[in-house]
Amino acid sequence: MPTEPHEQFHNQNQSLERYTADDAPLRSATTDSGERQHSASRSSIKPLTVFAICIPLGYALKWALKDDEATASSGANGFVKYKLAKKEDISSTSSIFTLKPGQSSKIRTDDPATKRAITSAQFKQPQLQIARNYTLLPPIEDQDPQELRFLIRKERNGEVSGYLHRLSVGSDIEVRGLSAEYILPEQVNTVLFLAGGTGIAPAMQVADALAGGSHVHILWANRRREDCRGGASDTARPTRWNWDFSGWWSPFGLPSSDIGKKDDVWPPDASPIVSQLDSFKGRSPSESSKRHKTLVDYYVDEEGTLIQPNEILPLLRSAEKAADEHEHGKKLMFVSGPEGFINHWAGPKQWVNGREVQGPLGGVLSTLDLNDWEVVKL
Ligand SMILES: Cc1cc2nc3c(=O)[nH]c(=O)nc-3n(C[C@H](O)[C@H](O)[C@H](O)COP(=O)(O)OP(=O)(O)OC[C@H]3O[C@@H](n4cnc5c(N)ncnc54)[C@H](O)[C@@H]3O)c2cc1C
Repeated sequence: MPTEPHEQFHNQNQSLERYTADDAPLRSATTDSGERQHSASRSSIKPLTVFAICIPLGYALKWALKDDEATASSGANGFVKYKLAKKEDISSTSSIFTLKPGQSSKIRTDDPATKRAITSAQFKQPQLQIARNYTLLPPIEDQDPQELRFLIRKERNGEVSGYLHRLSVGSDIEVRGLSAEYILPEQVNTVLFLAGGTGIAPAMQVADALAGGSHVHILWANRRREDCRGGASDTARPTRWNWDFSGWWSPFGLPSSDIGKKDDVWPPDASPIVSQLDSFKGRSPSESSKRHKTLVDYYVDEEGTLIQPNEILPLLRSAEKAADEHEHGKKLMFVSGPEGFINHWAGPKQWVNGREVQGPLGGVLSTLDLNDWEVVKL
């Protein structure tokens, strides 16, 4: 359930945390009146108690505050018109939205500053004058470089996601950005990414930036198989709970009795998200980093498979081994997804002076011996 008031913003400097009572990403959005420059809700980040992440995040903040430069071609309030070119249903609740610029000004995706950044754009709901962030999906092969793609879940009674899902192909959409949520350090040794639901979008950006050059292991948890159809795990088979699952608390924030029904059906073909994840695995590692691999494991609530706390330490140790022992660089663990998911694994983010910050490391990860791994909540 939401911990912050749900309301639209009409005055400046008002940051809201939003969430859902549903199975959707409980992720925060910073919104404004449409006049104020964007303030990236996840760009002002203080060091975790245990793991300092000041430097890359300092860059992220600095970069985010240069919003004008990053969106040099945007309109006066930063929003520019795009057209909904394609809407591809991934599941009963999520779709990939493909946007094309509707006028000469457009969002820059070729800015060198975004090369190693996890980026999102803000979408405006024009009747209510509210906006929400959505994470850019990395480009697929043959994608028109002017196009933007997003994986957007339709929240139950969600104002902006509901509005977007009601739009027909060809409709105008006002978009602003891009904003950096996090900038990857120059040297990354290995990454473990815990993603819940649409939290897979930042994981895909990380994999796109690092695949072939660093070891990347993604654990992707979904409530329903339809959201990750065709996805087969690369490492150990996830543990299956074999007792009555109803009433079990799910890290998505709701009792699992509320999740998908067993009779849900999904086509056997792989979802485009799964296909794109597979494509990262095909990236040939460089000569100097032959052992780097991209691995993805799938966990599905309705199948009774959950990421287990006791899996994490062995995974960290095997990720450390898989990466080149002689190579320097950071060991990064990302946690991205619904609020309940982030809280469960890494503890809640916090609000300080109207900005969302990392907050101390809590949750399951705070009980583990993480050595020199840095934890980043997205
Ligand atoms: C940096 C960032 C990146 C993000 N990337 C993505 C992404 O790639 N894909 C994606 O799908 N989402 C993403 N999100 C989440 C997204 O920004 C929106 O928050 C999400 O779509 C919900 O917005 P909404 O306007 O549809 O829902 P809202 O209208 O904000 O409602 C959210 C939920 O709260 C419930 N609710 C509303 N009012 C109340 C109330 N008074 N009491 C109780 N419940 C209430 C609604 O029923 C709904 O389920 C991201 C968020 C951030 C911060």
